Amino acid sequence: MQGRALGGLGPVPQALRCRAPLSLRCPAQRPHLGPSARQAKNESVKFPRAEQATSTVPAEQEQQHEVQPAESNGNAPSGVKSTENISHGHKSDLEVDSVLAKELGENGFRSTRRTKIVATIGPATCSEEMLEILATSGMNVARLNMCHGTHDWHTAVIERIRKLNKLKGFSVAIMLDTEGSEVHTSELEHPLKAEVGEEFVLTIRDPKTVEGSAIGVSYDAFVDDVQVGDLVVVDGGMVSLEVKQKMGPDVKVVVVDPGIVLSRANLTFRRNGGLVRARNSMLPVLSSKDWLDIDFAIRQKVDFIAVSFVKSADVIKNLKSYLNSRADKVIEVIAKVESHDSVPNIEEIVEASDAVMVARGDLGAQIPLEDVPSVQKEVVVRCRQAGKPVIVASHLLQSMIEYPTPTRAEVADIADVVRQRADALMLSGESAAGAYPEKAVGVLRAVATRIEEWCRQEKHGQIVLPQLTDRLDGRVSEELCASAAQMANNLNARAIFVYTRRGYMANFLSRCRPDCPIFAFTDKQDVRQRLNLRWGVMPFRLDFGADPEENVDRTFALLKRRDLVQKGDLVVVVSDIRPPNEDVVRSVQIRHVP
Ligand SMILES: Nc1ncnc2c1ncn2[C@@H]1O[C@H](COP(=O)(O)OP(=O)(O)OP(=O)(O)O)[C@@H](O)[C@H]1O
Ligand SMILES: CC(=O)C(=O)O
Ligand SMILES: [K+]
Ligand SMILES: [Mg+2]
Repeated sequence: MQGRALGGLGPVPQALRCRAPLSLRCPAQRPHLGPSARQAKNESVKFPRAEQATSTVPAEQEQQHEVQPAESNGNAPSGVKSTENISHGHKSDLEVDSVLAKELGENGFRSTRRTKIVATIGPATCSEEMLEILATSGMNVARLNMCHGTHDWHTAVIERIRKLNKLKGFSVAIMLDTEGSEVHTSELEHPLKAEVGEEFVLTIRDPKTVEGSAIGVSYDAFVDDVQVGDLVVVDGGMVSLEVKQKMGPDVKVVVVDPGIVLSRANLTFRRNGGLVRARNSMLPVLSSKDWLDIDFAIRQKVDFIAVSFVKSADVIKNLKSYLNSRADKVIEVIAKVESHDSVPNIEEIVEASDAVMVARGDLGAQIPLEDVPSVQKEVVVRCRQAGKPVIVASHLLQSMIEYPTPTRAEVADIADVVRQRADALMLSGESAAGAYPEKAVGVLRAVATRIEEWCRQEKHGQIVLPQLTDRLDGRVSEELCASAAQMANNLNARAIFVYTRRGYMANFLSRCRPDCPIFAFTDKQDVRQRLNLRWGVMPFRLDFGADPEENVDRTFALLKRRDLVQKGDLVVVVSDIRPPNEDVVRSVQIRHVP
């Protein structure tokens, strides 16, 4: 790299991606973002005795509906023991996330946060200490971006998260995000300051062998794709360069919008105001490097793989069938909507995926910025209708990469996502490389909790949920969950309890976005981690006994001992656990905690 290095910024001056006019910031007033001290009112309705609606479905149907071949092979650890939970002296079979237990204790049931938090782990947060701080602040899912770091680096982070889960009682899930075949700059030793009028050479050769200020480009055909007069847009607009001259493997450019070029910065090409979609748009969604990373994800038994730059459903189907044949546990596939080509195919992408992420960073570089909010809204609504978790990502708290307090516009943006009732909010640079990762998670938590409360009061964010399937067993589950959620709302229940082995019923309940939290009891730690991405679901691990009634009574006793429920609390109980050698019995009951 022969470009002019920026002095004094250190190797990862991520903060410089933020283009907020630094001198205009007013750091003085911080909005009230502390946890709501308000305790939820215990307004449980008196309901004389357990009333029960049951439905019996033959076991084969149940299997057909919920079968997940990959899961049956194991990696269903009996669950890691959380010292927090067994330290009460009763080495119990119930495991509660210690963060959730704390949030429940502080805020009460009703005011517990429903919107989940995904945090990208990077240099600022990869230590054991910082990971614990993030988990304690409310991180539900840790994201590892394969654009950066080696497999050894990611392995070390995964081990630290597993250790935390095991020793401290968290259930932080792990998401691996593929690099994708994006065009990006080479690794730079130092960030480059690009001033207006300055000339650089973009090259597909080793930049060290090129005279002048040269930056490597990852994609060989880029020299064919661009024409003189095109704009090369760095990281969605952090810097813009105009193509002056093509010289074999090199392209001479001049800076038209100044800024900082970071290592492995994303590049897009524009001509006459539009995106250049030449050979670069033919790049495969999953490169050979991505497949190696996917094999790594399988070995590491991560919970989610997020696929970057998805264009259509094909790549998702292909990856899912690969995972089904290779992985010995369920790994859910998250489609990232960030490519120009994904926009017309959103319906089929949602249908094929287990979950979706609106990756606004790259999306905003590929489609006009003013179109991003409507695409976000469309993806969120479609996912909610389809019962698939949806994550809204990027720039939620971009200014907090540098500053300890968010802009008011950022708070309004988070509020908008929460009002749309997306499942999760995601931090990127703010947690990976920012100066205030813990504070950023705290802002997400505080804004989400407050806006959710407002949504419940004002009945915001309600949408019509279409029928998901024509199959009887699926319909039964859907109807049961919809009725349970409705009953819980009408009766002002304190919580919905759901007993679920594979998480399907918890997912159906989450889709209904009920007013009260959904306590999901599952006997598998990996199901518990996957449920941690779902809106409103508080996942617990519980060893199931043969008798469903006994399971409920035991849960009440165990939760009462932890002060998580109180005598008299009204709870709607949903169950679809199949006793050994019997048909599955699905039921909804209205219960008072004895
Ligand atoms: N593992 C890591 N090692 C070093 N830096 C990292 C790592 N992960 C993230 N970062 C830093 O955080 C910044 C922003 O985070 P992130 O990786 O989420 O980028 P992004 O552009 O939002 O994602 P994507 O590359 O998927 O579009 C990166 O540009 C990088 O500087
Ligand atoms: C998260 C991500 O990939 C993006 O916003 O581009
Ligand atoms: K990525
Ligand atoms: Mg991206």
